[in-house]
Amino acid sequence: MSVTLYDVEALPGTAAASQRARLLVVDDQPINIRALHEVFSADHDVFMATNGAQALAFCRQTPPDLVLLDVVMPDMSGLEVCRALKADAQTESIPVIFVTSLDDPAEEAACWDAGGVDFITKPINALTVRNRVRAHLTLKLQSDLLRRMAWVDGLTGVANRRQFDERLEREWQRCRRAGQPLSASIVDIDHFKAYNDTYGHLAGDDCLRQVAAAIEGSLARAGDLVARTGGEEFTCLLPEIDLDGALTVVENVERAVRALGIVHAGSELGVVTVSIGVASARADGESTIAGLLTQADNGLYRAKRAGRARVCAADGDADASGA
Ligand SMILES: Nc1nc2c(ncn2[C@@H]2O[C@H](COP(=O)(O)OP(=O)(O)OP(=O)(O)O)[C@@H](O)[C@H]2O)c(=O)[nH]1
Repeated sequence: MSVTLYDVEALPGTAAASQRARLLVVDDQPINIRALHEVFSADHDVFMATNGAQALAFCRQTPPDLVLLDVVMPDMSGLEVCRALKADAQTESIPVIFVTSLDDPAEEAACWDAGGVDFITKPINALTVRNRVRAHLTLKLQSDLLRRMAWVDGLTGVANRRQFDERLEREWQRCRRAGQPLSASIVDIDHFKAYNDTYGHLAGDDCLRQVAAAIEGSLARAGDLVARTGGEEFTCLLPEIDLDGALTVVENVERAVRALGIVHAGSELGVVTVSIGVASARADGESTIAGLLTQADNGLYRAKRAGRARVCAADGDADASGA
């Protein structure tokens, strides 16, 4: 294999495969990149960067599973790159193994301090490097799995309440700083107890999965979030959108669920439907997160009282009937 390109890109012969890990090798010397590529290209997708700025841009855009990072580089040292990765929430969990030719205890200490998980000396020993990388990749994949289990609802695959609470707080602060509204809506499946009683719990679970996917598919913006916040209840976060905009979005959600056409003999329309409460607030000192959710809940209560399969805001002047 010959390495002729030294920008950030997949090296030849490293076709993507989901089981393969993505390794980023950062070194200003092509010969060192080539040596590591030869060790890993059979088992992993190897990407390369020849300076710190390239490496950071790559990690932010498409985070690799592990970074092999040269310590001494012109412009930005490996230590600076590692500190920048660890300071950014998007990239902090990417393990960094330092690769260096220096044999200096002070430098080794600096690598640990910067946040590296391991330290390899040049010239590299292929067996040692392969085994160290394998050990760190195993840990990384396990921690990814645990993180996913902690943040995602196991049944439907959408965000769980923990993720919702964390995002709500973050979006509330972000919208406050930007002087933008934050909208929330609570989506509740109608007569779901009757659905379970008639069709069984497994069918109920399948219905929940389909409804979750329909809600998710109706939210178009990157910052939107849907979370399963109760047994048959989902909450949507719609940042930087006012009540009118939020009503339009959740009316689409209501229609999308109805259009699934999941037969439900015990429902008014003969198919599974949802009732939705929606509210919007500005984090301007008077409003609170709890107040926003209470308003959305009041809207949901109104939608149920008004006959279900519809969207209601809390204040009563925005009521979009779907039935
Ligand atoms: N299959 C399944 N059912 C669930 C799950 N979580 C909650 N439920 C059921 O969801 C039902 C919710 O029923 P209720 O709160 O009485 O509400 P409802 O029957 O939907 O009535 P309305 O909301 O007034 O339209 C209960 O029967 C729960 O057992 C789940 O994970 N899977």
